[in-house]
Formats: sequence, C-alpha cells, structure tokens
Amino acid sequence: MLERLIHSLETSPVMKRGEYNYFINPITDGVPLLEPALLREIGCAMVRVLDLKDVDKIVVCEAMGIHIGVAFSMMTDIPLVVVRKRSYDLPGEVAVHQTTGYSKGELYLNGVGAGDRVVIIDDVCSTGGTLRALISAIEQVGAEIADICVVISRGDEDIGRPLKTLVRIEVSETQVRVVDTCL
Ligand SMILES: O=P(O)(O)OC[C@H]1O[C@H](OP(=O)(O)OP(=O)(O)O)[C@H](O)[C@@H]1O
Ligand SMILES: Nc1nc2[nH]cnc2c(=O)[nH]1
Repeated sequence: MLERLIHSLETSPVMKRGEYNYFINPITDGVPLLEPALLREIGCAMVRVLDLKDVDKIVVCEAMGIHIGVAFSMMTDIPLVVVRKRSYDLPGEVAVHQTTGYSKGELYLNGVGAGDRVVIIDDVCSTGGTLRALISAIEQVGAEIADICVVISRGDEDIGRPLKTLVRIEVSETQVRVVDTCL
C-alpha cells in the first residue's frame, strides 16, 4: 500500500549538503509538489501502524513534520502540538538542543504536560538527533510516549526507544533505494 511513497523516493534527486547526501522529496521537503494521494497514503499507513490507545496529543517538529501531523490529526481527531524552532517564553516551555547530519539548533516544546500520553511522528529519521531531542523534551515535562513513527528511516540510529518506520532507504551520492517497508 506504499506504492506512491516508494515511487516518489526512488525518483528523488540527491544533492550535497556539505558531506551529507541529502535527498529531495515531496514528503521531506514539500517540493516540487506534494500530491494529496501521497499524503493520504502516508496518513492511512500511520493510522495502521501506530498504537493510538488513550493518546491525547500528536507531537511533530517544525517544519517537515507539520503537513504529516495535520493530515494525521484530521484523520484521528487527536489534537496536534508543533515543536517550534523559536521560543515563545510561555510558562512551562521546554528547550532542547537539536543536531542533524547538516544542522544544529534549539527546539521549543509547549502544550504538553505531566500525564499527557502522546505519539511522536516525523518525516524522516537519519542521525536520530531530532527524535532524541523531542523524546528528551517530552520526558522533561513528565508526559508518556505511547509510540513513535517516521515515514522514512535512512540510518540505523538508536533513539533509546522503539521506532516504527514506514519505509527504510539507502541514499548514495546519486540515488535513493528503498530497502524495506512495514506494510
Ligand atoms: O534524524 P535527524 O538527523 O535529526 O534528521 C531528521 C530531521 O531532519 C529534518 O529536519 P530539519 O531540522 O532539517 O528541518 P526542517 O524540517 O525544518 O526542514 C527532518 O524534518 C527531521 O526532523
Ligand atoms: N529532505 C531530506 N530531509 C532530511 N532530513 C534528514 N536527512 C534528510 C535528507 O536527506 N533529505
């Protein structure tokens, strides 16, 4: 059931960001164009694989978690929290450091508190730096993480918790290869 995603990945261009082989895809970049059918395919797959029992909130990270989170929130009727890259200085805001294969920065979590039960979803896991930062922020506020799912994994990083992945890929200097799918 992931035919559209597999096709879009296997036709993705790859560019260099420093030494990092960065693939460009509608789900992970929003360019050149995100087809509604691809977004629906991913939303349906996530509904099938995620454990949503008693989940209060969906947590995603700015920017490329947002469209996936919006689709998923509208399909499940579970509210959405967006972890932002700028501070709002609201009471209870938690700041954590994010490192990826090509960038560093701060992430700011608002809207999740002790006793909440959340799922984390994101577009891609590569070094795992973003997911580790999100997990740390959620643990700091005392919320429970029910499940974590990314659309694409391109590494084999340990994030300290079970991670569900719709498709696993390998990225060379010139192309993306899908090596496994969850459905
Ligand atoms: O596993 P990692 O090495 O952490 O990489 C994964 C993260 O990289 C991208 O975010 P990025 O910070 O580039 O920002 P964007 O979503 O704003 O493009 C992507 O959306 C993931 O959140
Ligand atoms: N689009 C895109 N996002 C990423 N986030 C982490 N790695 C990548 C990548 O190679 N491509």
